[in-house]
Amino acid sequence: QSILDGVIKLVQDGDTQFSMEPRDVPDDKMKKEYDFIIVGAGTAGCVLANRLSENPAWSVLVIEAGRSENFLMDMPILANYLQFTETNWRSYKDVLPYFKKVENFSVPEYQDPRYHSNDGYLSVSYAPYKTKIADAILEASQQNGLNLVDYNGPTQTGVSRLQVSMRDGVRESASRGYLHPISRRPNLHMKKYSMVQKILIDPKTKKSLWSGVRTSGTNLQDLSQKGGDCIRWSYQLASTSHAKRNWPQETPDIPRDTSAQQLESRLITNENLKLYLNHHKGPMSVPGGCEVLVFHDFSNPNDVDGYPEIELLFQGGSIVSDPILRKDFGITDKIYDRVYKPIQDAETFMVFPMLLRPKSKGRIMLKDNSYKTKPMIYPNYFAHQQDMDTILKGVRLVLNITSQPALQALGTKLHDIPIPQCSDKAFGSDDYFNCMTRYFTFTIYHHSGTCKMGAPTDKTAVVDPRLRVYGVKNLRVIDASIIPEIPAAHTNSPTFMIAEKGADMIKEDWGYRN
Ligand SMILES: Cc1cc2nc3c(=O)[nH]c(=O)nc-3n(C[C@H](O)[C@H](O)[C@H](O)COP(=O)(O)OP(=O)(O)OC[C@H]3O[C@@H](n4cnc5c(N)ncnc54)[C@H](O)[C@@H]3O)c2cc1C
Repeated sequence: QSILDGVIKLVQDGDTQFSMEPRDVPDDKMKKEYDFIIVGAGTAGCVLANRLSENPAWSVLVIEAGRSENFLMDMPILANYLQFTETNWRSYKDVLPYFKKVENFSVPEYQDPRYHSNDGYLSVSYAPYKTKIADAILEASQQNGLNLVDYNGPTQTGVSRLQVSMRDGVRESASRGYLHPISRRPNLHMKKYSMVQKILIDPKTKKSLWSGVRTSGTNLQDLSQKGGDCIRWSYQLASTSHAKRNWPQETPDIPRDTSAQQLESRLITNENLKLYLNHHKGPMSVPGGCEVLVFHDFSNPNDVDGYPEIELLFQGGSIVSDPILRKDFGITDKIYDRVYKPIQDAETFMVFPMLLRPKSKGRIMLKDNSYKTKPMIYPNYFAHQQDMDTILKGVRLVLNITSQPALQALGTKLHDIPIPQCSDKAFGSDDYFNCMTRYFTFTIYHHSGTCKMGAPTDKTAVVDPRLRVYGVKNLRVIDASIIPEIPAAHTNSPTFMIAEKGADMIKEDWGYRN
């Protein structure tokens, strides 16, 4: 099959997906009042829309600033590209049941019902492809003393392939997982391309139900809530880290190059595109090219139940394999030509050491009270020396892993042209890596903690443990912003959990029993 066949199939798939998405409610069908208004159909909003509309007696409106998903978002390899589109913008036993409630887990070797379930809306699986370099990295990590683990199971520290939210080689977003199956529920209304400008609060009663939500859509002015909770999304910020997951061998009927030196560092090729478009398989089903991760606790390296400080994210291919990655990392042509061009014909892979429990905290501030003004974001990376020390240990761990026989057998060597800003330091020294860290750091968007959950005595807390905004009635924040301390993990999965638990809290508080 040709690329053209694949493109036609992709468009057809996209059309099918589009038809499964909840339609916008026509203006004349809009109600004057809703029991629940959900602002934002992101990860948390989709879960809440599904769970609250389970009660047919409740009316639910979702207002989303963005547009519909499109078929290009299905392709796992393009995950990094979405940020350049408009799209981007220890309470363990209580939360474990909600993590399980989210997932339909199909990683064959870790089917442990204590930690995983198959009943949830969100498919979690391996990507249907892995490169040879992934095998070598897994082996080298174990040669370096790390255990192979299910990092979403009993033990987080160790090495693993990535577990990803994906079904049959197609990305599964919150909307795909939670909204498509219930898109015809009559009590669930959706409005896209509508931006909530303000939540109006009665100054006397402090209730958000007095006037409700005002949006940029002309027909939504002064929409009111009857007596339900209003759930608000808010901007989030805190620190860095990222997550992705695991994969099995490709299905045997798909042809692939078996040459030992072919490391498939060029993921986006015509052949791979054909394979993905026609079969949803091959290297382009690898999410963002990320294949293997390591979670490591430097303080207790031998503790199987360690609390990791660093994550290493191994990516097949590198800055030279894909022109978008240069843009991703803000690398200028001048630096590219000097540092990376010399290896553009080599087989390469890349590793990100990621700080999981940063001591440095950023802040976000509003410039004014217009919803149109972008907020001021101060990341404040590496304000705390300990964060820099941890990254340096992470770099050393990468070098130890790459010096193991499994990777040495492939001739692995560190690319040793220094970046110009740090060329006065001895290449490979602590000074060099510290310097490079300051110049070559980026976020992977795990912002959280701006509407922190906390006790009434905590002056920095915005919501109480039932996610109600302090000082305001009928207003909850249920999303990644309520996370009080960034977890030693990626944030999407905890956000699903928060939304599932938040939905149950609302149901309990409003006397609904399923
Ligand atoms: C590029 C990128 C890659 C990422 N990759 C990963 C990953 O691989 N793994 C992982 O675990 N996490 C990842 N994350 C983080 C993860 O996406 C977030 O933690 C998660 O989406 C947070 O969910 P949320 O519901 O709090 O917010 P969001 O999912 O951001 O949802 C907020 C929604 O509200 C809408 N909205 C905002 N303001 C308004 C308004 N005024 N009116 C109406 N609608 C509004 C937005 O359009 C959006 O749809 C990534 C994030 C980014 C940006």
